[in-house]
Amino acid sequence: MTASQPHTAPRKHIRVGVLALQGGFHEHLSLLHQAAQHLRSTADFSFIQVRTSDQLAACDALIIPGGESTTISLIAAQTDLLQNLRDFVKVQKKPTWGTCAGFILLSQRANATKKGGQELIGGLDVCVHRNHFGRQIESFEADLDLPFVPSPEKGEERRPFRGVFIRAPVVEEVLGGGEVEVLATLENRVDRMRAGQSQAQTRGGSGDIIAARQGNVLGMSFHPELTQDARIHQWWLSEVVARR
Ligand SMILES: NC(=O)CC[C@H](N)C(=O)O
Repeated sequence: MTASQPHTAPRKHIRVGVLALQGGFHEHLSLLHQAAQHLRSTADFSFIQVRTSDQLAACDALIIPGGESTTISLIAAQTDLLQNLRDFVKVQKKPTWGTCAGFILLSQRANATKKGGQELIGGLDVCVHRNHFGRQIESFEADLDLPFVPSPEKGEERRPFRGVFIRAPVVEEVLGGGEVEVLATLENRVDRMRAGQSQAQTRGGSGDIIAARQGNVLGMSFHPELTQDARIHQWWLSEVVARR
């Protein structure tokens, strides 16, 4: 290159996989496409469903959706996929985000598992309670004020994020040497904050950890994929771009 030629950094191509063994993978893919529209100036993205180790190996980052963590790990353990997922997260340290069941799978330990325990991927030094709020009937939605949701465009009001909690886990214990970053607790509930309600009146203790991160690994108790709101996907994708 001569001095007169302008130097432009090569454009980044980022392939993001969504683990598609069970659960809300279609919903995640649709929000990823929506989020990528806002990030067109930063990188080119492609999104794929991941069912095999070869597909996983082609990814720069991965989402593990909500669904049923026991089923997802049982299917992954039928092949070398489970081992390769552990390698992807903990050895290659590629960005991986788990929602609900995905959060459970990314935890180092889980309580209240089915009889005989359950295989996990790990990566987040936390112990989660698998069904903290109780059964399906005790599922709930709450408006959350999440610090990582991108700030609104100029002139727009900051909107809360609708948290959908379905048989949701929470972090019961943070393990290890302090590398886990707590990103949100139920303190971040807008309705409770507005109404000044006591814990007894709203579900869950306000200290319950519902979002945590450790380096490349991110977990959330609720389901952003079950909303039409792509703001968290947009934030996570921009973090993935920044890490490459
Ligand atoms: N909605 C969900 O992803 C529920 C997760 C469920 N508690 C499990 O163990 O997998």
